[in-house]
Amino acid sequence: MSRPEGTALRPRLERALAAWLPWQRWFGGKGRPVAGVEVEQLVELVDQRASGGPLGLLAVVAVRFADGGDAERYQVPIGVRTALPDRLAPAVLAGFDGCVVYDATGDAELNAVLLRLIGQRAVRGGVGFTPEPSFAGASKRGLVGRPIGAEQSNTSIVYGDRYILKLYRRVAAGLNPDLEAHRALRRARSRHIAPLLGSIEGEVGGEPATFGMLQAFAANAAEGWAMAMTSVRDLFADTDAAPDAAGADFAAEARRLGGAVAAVHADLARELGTGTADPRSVADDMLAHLEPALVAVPGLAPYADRLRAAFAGVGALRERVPVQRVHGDLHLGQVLRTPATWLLIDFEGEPAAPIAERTEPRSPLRDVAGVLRSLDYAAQHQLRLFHPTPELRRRARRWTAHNREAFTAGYAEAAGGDPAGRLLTAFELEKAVYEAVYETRNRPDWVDIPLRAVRRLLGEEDLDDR
Ligand SMILES: Nc1ncnc2c1ncn2[C@@H]1O[C@H](COP(=O)(O)OP(=O)(O)O)[C@@H](O)[C@H]1O
Ligand SMILES: O=P(O)(O)O[C@H]1O[C@H](CO)[C@@H](O[C@H]2O[C@H](CO)[C@@H](O)[C@H](O)[C@H]2O)[C@H](O)[C@H]1O
Repeated sequence: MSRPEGTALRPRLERALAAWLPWQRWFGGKGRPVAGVEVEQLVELVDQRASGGPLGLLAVVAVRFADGGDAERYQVPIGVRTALPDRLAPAVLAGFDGCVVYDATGDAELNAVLLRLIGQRAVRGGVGFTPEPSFAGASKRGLVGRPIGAEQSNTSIVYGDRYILKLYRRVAAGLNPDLEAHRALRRARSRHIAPLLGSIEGEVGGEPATFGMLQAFAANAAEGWAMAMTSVRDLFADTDAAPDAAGADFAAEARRLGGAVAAVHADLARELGTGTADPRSVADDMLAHLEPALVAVPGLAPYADRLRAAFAGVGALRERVPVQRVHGDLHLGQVLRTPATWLLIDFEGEPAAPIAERTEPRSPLRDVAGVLRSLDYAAQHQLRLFHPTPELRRRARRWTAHNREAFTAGYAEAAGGDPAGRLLTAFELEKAVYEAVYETRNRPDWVDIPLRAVRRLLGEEDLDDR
């Protein structure tokens, strides 16, 4: 079999990637015309072709954009085979020289190699695979690695019901905030993260960078989003029930979740430090994010002046704002309820923000606002799935208020201070503006949910709610 790698592979791979990348869910440059793709690294991980298996490579590719803005780097595990099993057909990137080249994250054989390399503390072409002590001796025999969920910012591979390996798709110089936060929370012996078991680290642009993180898989866990959605659904279906009497009342869980978020904040503060920020700089930050959002989302235009005023109002607060490392993109899809406790996952921050910005100390109220927004999302999304009658709209509002109260009470109980007031409302507004941009780019038919929230948070009556 001929070798398609090296000088022959790169230009063809680059052309194929330029066409393929923009269609991937995790591609952050959506809407920006791609000017070119350069394969910066092509590391050989394994060559099993002698036994009829695949060649496994790890590519780091730089994407340049026609708008002249910053290039972005992505990680793409690559497989090369002479004959491709049918199940891998959707991952094909290119075919030449009698070989098929494909995105390897769906290839169980190559996924098994990644786990093995971590267990072996291997180094391949400058990429280091490092186990934590608790993983090094564990048996990995017979574990098949399958990617989960297409709708993610990265690609996570689950091995049996034991491990989950998250491959960061967008890679940048510096320690990934997710790995950094997990290391800090492990030092703090937090009960609210999945145990950290290993990492994959290399270099981009001559600086250290994180490619992957291995954790224990919480097999018997329910996602907060699914639990909340079920609770609202039950309340809508049982027209006689009050929010706390419906089949799946979520309030007790919302309260425990509040406690878990406060405990994680306390641990992050202890491990990574605290400070205070001038309220004017908090306001400037909100205003700086607002302007590009107004350009990206035409539906925000009617609220532009009131949003500017609400954010500027934060600058007038008398007290300095306590800041620390936070989760950064907390919502109900980022929390898992195990039989024992709530776990927080994905400390990477907002996928669209530059890495340096994501690790900046922020007010923990941003995370509180993230969960509050998510409670609203659960009720509003469930409304879209039912026929939204005035009665259901009333029920949606009651469900949200009831669970907001429970979550904030749980947070206050553990943190020793009630999260409320103008700053929290401003963070909710900031999050809703972020969501309006996110939905416009990724799920345009959802954009109404954050736009309605902006209206409500600005004190305007929702026309449908009368
Ligand atoms: N330790 C874990 N145990 C069980 N499921 C997990 C674990 N970590 C993540 N997941 C699942 O994988 C999904 C993707 O994880 P996440 O870290 O949010 O990745 P992404 O950055 O791609 O959004 C989550 O929505 C969750 O359902
Ligand atoms: O989980 P990610 O880090 O990829 O976060 C992004 O995608 C989320 C959607 O999957 C998005 O969350 C928004 O929708 C959720 C329901 O699907 C809702 O629970 C959240 O409150 C809402 O913000 C998130 O904003 C985005 O960064």
